[in-house]
Amino acid sequence: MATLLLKKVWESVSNRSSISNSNSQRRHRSSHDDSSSSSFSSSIGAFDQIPSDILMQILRLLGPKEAAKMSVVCKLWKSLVSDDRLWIFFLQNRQDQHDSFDSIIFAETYLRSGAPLQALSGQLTEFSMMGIYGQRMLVPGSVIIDGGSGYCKFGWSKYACPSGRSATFLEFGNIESPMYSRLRQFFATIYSSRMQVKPSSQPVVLSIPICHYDDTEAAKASRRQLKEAIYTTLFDMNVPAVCAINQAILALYAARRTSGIVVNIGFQVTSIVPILNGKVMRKVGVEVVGLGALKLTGFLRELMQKNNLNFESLYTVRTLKENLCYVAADYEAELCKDTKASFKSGEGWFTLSKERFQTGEILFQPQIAGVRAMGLPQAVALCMDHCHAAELTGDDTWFKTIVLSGGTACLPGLAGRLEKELHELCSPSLSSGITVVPPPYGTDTAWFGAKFISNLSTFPRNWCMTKKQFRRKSRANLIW
Ligand SMILES: Nc1ncnc2c1ncn2[C@@H]1O[C@H](COP(=O)(O)OP(=O)(O)OP(=O)(O)O)[C@@H](O)[C@H]1O
Repeated sequence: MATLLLKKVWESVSNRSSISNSNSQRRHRSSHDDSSSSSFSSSIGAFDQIPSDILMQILRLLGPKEAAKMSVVCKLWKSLVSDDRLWIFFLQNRQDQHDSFDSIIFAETYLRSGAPLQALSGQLTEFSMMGIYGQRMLVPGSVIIDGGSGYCKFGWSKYACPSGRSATFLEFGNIESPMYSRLRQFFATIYSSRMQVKPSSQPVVLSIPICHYDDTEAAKASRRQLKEAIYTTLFDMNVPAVCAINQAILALYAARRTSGIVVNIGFQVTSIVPILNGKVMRKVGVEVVGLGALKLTGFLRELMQKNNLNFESLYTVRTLKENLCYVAADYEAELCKDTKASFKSGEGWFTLSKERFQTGEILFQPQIAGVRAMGLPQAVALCMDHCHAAELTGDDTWFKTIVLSGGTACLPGLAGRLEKELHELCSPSLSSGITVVPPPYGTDTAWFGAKFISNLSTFPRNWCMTKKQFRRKSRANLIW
């Protein structure tokens, strides 16, 4: 049936092409033919009888390449082909890109302009979906590297997920050597050993760590130095274009937001980062809690030793943490329940009970693990207070979405418990509308934020810096 329809369409197209050819020849011969030319362009011959939704279905079956060709046949086909719904369908069904339609629409609506994000219109209506589809097809593949302080995730922008992960310290080499040579070794290893690609072949999108938290001149200088070192290293390796963005901003984009508070539970510390329109609000203040993934693993190890659960490797403890641990909705109530569960690691079967939720509880009650630090809800509430006091916008909605990121944030129950405690802690005016979003792409959340950017129709133009631009740019522009 489909073949028959396509055959008919093709005949109609050939007919129309020859008619419009002879028509245009006639027009060349005589300039008095306007009426006949307009009647040709608004008719599609035998297909005039077919309802437009069926014609649209035919175009869907033809696929994007052939459908685009149809637009040159006549005005009617052109208007059918330029219908946004057709290209939304093609965008939704692109096999090679793996980006969800919602993420494509978010990115094309809010991130097209590049950083700094332009005042948000929130509208895509001024762009044609056909144009966006065409531009996205032309975007070159890029390498994405999220060099976390514990684990590095790397891969291709056109792939569904990172192609690999490795322990960052292994790639960096001697900690004593200068920053430039450590970065050089890091990138060289990722390019040549891990991904086996030439640095000069494609742009790179890089997540840069949330570090040097303050808004002081010294912190700004350190951030500038790090960013300069990253760009210098990559351009020395002949990478054609570089886009380096803060890890927390990327996590926020992955959650399809441009404003909010990102809570990144990192390898060693947890950072609470307020972001407005894609920019870290350092003036408002980044809160840092001295608790991270390492501490949780260490605490579970202590609990297991105390409870005579014998293991050989710390890797086993980490595996148990990732597979059995969770955050209790109500800690005291959980202590009274039977919470036994078992998991088979490389060393055999292990059964944990209270350890399962006591491990994650240290994020809420750090003193359990002997850590003198604020609990996570208190630190987030403090950040919200600072955002409120700063009066950066007419209302408080921009910081009421809290996006979790980092592997530890994948602990089941964490988002719900944090949201519950924030509602209890904040004043009624602040607490209404607070939403805590679990890491949208688990451990790889920042990597996916980078993927959204690298598949944008305006990439690399609006997001990357070339070597030439880097040389010309003043140092002040490198602060992020
Ligand atoms: N489902 C899970 N539950 C609990 N912990 C997890 C889970 N998945 C991963 N992790 C932990 O997350 C940690 C790694 O997190 P992540 O990859 O975010 O670190 P990172 O990016 O190196 O940190 P940083 O943000 O400091 O750069 C590991 O300790 C791992 O055990």
